[in-house]
Amino acid sequence: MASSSSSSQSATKKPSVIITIGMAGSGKTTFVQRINSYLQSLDPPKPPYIVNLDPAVTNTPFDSNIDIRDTVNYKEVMSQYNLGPNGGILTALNLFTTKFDQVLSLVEKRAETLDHIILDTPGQIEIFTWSASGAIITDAVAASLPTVVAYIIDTPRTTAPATFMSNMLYACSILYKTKLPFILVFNKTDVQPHQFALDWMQDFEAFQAALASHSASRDSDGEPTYMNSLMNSMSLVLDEFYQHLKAVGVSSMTGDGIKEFFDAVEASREEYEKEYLPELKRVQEAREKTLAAKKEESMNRLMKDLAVDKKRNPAAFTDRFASDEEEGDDEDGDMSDNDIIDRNEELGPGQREYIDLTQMRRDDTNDNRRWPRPQ
Ligand SMILES: Nc1nc2c(ncn2[C@@H]2O[C@H](COP(=O)(O)OP(=O)(O)OP(=O)(O)O)[C@@H](O)[C@H]2O)c(=O)[nH]1
Repeated sequence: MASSSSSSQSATKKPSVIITIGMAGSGKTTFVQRINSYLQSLDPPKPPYIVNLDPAVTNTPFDSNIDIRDTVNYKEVMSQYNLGPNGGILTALNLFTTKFDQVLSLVEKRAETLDHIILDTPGQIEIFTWSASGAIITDAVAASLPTVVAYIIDTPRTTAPATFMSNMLYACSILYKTKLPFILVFNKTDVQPHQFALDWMQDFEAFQAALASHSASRDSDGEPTYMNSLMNSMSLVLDEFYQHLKAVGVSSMTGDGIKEFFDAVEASREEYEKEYLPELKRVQEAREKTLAAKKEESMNRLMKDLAVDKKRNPAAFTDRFASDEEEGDDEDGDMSDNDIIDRNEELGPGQREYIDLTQMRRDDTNDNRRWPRPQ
């Protein structure tokens, strides 16, 4: 009992990471600003650490601690790589991801003084959710800190059953991709209360009734349309998915529901520790075992090849070892420990290229960075 409470105490020291994801215009940026001001207004204030991952955003109503725009200029990427806006944003995110270890170490340095870290993702949702860099960033933060996905939904634009279903299917795909605790955030409740969505999620018959009352639900013969039947079946499938979700209604405009959102974050943190972390450890251990087995297999194959080589051409083989010994290598012919170097360790901490905005403001004139060009 005592050990479990002490372990949960040490776990609570770690800040929670909130990854905000949502369709363009759903209100992600306004939501981040709202949760930021809520945390700042607490007594004592608990300012979050904000990481902006949207290279194309022009203005953010909050000060980010780390901003992708300080590291990479997506317009420059567009012209250098001859890309359109979406390609430019995606490539900018890919380039930034190559330095994400530095972001993590900056975050980890501050971790003990923080309660929340917020990641604001690009406006085009698929750039984050369906890219390798989005997965790398998500996995990297989730491996070291309790992480939750906040999926922002534009409630007034989700009142039609078909739109609601599409949005839920998208949320479902992200949940199964990230496997992280997931909060559905029904935003803009000042315009449209989210009760209808909760009703549909709790009772699929209510959703099917809404679907049936929708004008385009029957064809000219009075039969349910193909889409209607499909959505009816999907609502049964999604019923299982809803069990794994928390849903809150908020208004990023008025601040309504923000406290409930943080209650859901707290509950998700427990879920992360109980369910996600053990699974993550299991996957990591399995991966390490596979790697070790592969390494051993390669080593065995190499030793076999060497043995065959020695048999075929003993003179060359002996000479090679003899000259190695003359040069003073290990008696058994092993490579010296210093043959392979870790370049990162060669860099002193002060030589790191990354700029932490908490210590330094953005400098637009700094264009010394050189990104690799395609061949
Ligand atoms: N009424 C109301 N409007 C909101 C709310 N949240 C956001 N908005 C408005 O919705 C619009 C889009 O908000 P943003 O925060 O820019 O949305 P976003 O998802 O970051 O947009 P992208 O950067 O394009 O992805 C803006 O006009 C906001 O003022 C809300 O809770 N209530």
